[in-house]
Amino acid sequence: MDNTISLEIIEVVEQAAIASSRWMGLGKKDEADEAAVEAMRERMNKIHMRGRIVIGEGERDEAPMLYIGEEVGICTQPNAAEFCTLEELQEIDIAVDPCEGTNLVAYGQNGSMAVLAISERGGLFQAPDFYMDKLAAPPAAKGHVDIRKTPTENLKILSECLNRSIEELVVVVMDRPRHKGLISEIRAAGARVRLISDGDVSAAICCGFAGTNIHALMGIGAAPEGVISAAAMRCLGGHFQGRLVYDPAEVNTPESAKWTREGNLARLKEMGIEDGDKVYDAHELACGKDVLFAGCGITPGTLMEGVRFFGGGCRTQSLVISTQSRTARFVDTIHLTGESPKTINLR
Ligand SMILES: O=C(COP(=O)(O)O)[C@@H](O)[C@H](O)[C@H](O)[C@H](O)COP(=O)(O)O
Ligand SMILES: [Mn+2]
Ligand SMILES: [Mn+2]
Repeated sequence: MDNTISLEIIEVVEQAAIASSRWMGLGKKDEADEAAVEAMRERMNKIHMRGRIVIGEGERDEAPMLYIGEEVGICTQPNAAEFCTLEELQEIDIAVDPCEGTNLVAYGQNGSMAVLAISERGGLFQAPDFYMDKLAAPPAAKGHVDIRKTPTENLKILSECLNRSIEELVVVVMDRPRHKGLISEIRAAGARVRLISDGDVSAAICCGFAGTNIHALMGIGAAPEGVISAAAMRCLGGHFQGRLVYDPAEVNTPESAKWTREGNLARLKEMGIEDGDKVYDAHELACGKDVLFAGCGITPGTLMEGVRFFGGGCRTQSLVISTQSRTARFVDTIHLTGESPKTINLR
């Protein structure tokens, strides 16, 4: 995978974030999502690459979403060999969530981002549209905490690995009825809980950086977001584990009511997953030799600022992390969109 692609990929998430942020606070989540999707597609299709969406926003008939199997990039054209280099002709897999936290954007709340992960072909787990039980933790706890252990056990291990008391730990959990027991157990163990309404990708990645005051993510979110989080945590050397949730009773949401346990197990079998209880780590969910994660804040978050408009342009903050460059690069960009802005404010 060409290292220089990361520069263009930053623009992909920047454009998605800018487009989506225009809908910030307007109460229209579908519009916020669609704007991000269209901007992401448009910018990706200008890159000299041969990409294929492996985690997207749905199936082909659900246009205008970036659908699973959609080919993106200039080098997907039939005569690409005439104008693309051998390197650019290598197939790459792309997992996208153009608007991660659509509700957050619609209601003007913190923590939404435009995100994607890329790797060489086959380098990203093609997660089904399932729920996933997740455990993310800082690099110091990698391989010590384990999703198969109880939250209480993991908090003890975390406190030892991070050399702080359990009371000094903050665990992010999605605020959902399914997490009632989990939240009680974390609190009973002495740790503090930060409840979020949406956006568990951001919470997972925050565990990869000291100074965010987030020490673990626990609980059930969506599987596609799990793969994107795993890609980032693989690059950062943090801990990430995920287990697909096939039993609707575990989540008990209107969405899961459409499924049955047996039907889900059959779906997994069709995909070649025999063991529905398998625990995947970051290296399995993002197994490629080269893995890259990029995200751009739509609304302000712990890791990144949101999009800030000024007369004649806007300013974005992005994060790009890759196994190849061994960098976590925060990119601060001023986009000049108008004719001649009167002020370009650095503060
Ligand atoms: O909050 C989320 C929503 O993502 P999006 O639809 O792209 O705006 C994700 O971070 C969650 O991982 C996940 O999608 C969620 O937990 C599943 O939804 P729910 O049934 O409400 O928990
Ligand atoms: Mn999402
Ligand atoms: Mn989304």
